[in-house]
Amino acid sequence: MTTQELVAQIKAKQSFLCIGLDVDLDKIPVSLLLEDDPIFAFNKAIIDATHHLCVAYKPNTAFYEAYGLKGWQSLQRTIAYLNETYPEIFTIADAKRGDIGNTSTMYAKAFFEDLEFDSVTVAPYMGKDSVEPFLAFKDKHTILLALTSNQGAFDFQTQALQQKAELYKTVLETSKTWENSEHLMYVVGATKAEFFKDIRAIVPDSFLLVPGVGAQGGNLQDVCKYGLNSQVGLLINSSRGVIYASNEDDFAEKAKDKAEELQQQMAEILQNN
Ligand SMILES: O=c1ccn([C@@H]2O[C@H](COP(=O)(O)O)[C@@H](O)[C@H]2O)c(=O)[nH]1
Repeated sequence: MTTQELVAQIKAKQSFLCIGLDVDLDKIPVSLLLEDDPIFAFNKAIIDATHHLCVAYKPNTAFYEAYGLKGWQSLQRTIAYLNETYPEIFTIADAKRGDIGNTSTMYAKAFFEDLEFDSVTVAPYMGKDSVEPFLAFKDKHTILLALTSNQGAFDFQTQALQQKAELYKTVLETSKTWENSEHLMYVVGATKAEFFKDIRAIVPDSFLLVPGVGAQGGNLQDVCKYGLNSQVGLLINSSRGVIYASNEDDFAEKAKDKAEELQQQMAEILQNN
């Protein structure tokens, strides 16, 4: 999917909501555990109930890998269902990959060619040659971890490198010089709202994937204050806050209500900007 198509979808739906599909079998309704593939059954019900309110879905691969082969099959079925049924939706494999070049190429093939995700999250720690194999897929998007939402982000990411800029700023600046960098997006945590002004000064036009609203305490309005750009430029993710709104048989209906709440706040923000 092109960035223009993503922006068109955001404008049409008046939403920049991304719903995280982080399925934990201990948290889904017990009735679903009788299904052949409970993870897929859960995802399908959530997707069918919320697809008109969001523009992206983000399965975190850890929640599938934890269940071995069956979990990976559930991930395959989920992305295939999304691509077949709702091809307008932007898909993000939250896998946080990145390795030496030939290994990164294999990761890129796994998520872009085999699973056919639109994008994948990548850790920048191993540098340019670990990210470029993802960027070589020109019809896909690589979402670089810039400033993450967790407390540990302060251990390294906000530290200055040899008296220069903080590490996350160096990641942003340096990545802009890489070939095909127009296909880069960045992860910035909603819990780091006070950093958005500085981040937008470095990457004014890039899309930012923003996790941390809801369960982690990030605030939508605070993020939007400096995070929005002329193309909206934000994908706000909520996983637990939407998909576990209820653990009863009404889970999909309740997830829809939560997604609608967020979508309406986003529509209001877009109308006022
Ligand atoms: O900085 C980051 C990067 C990724 N994540 C992921 O996003 C979701 C957040 O889930 P919630 O339930 O809405 O808190 C999850 O998959 C994280 O691994 C992040 O939170 N922060």
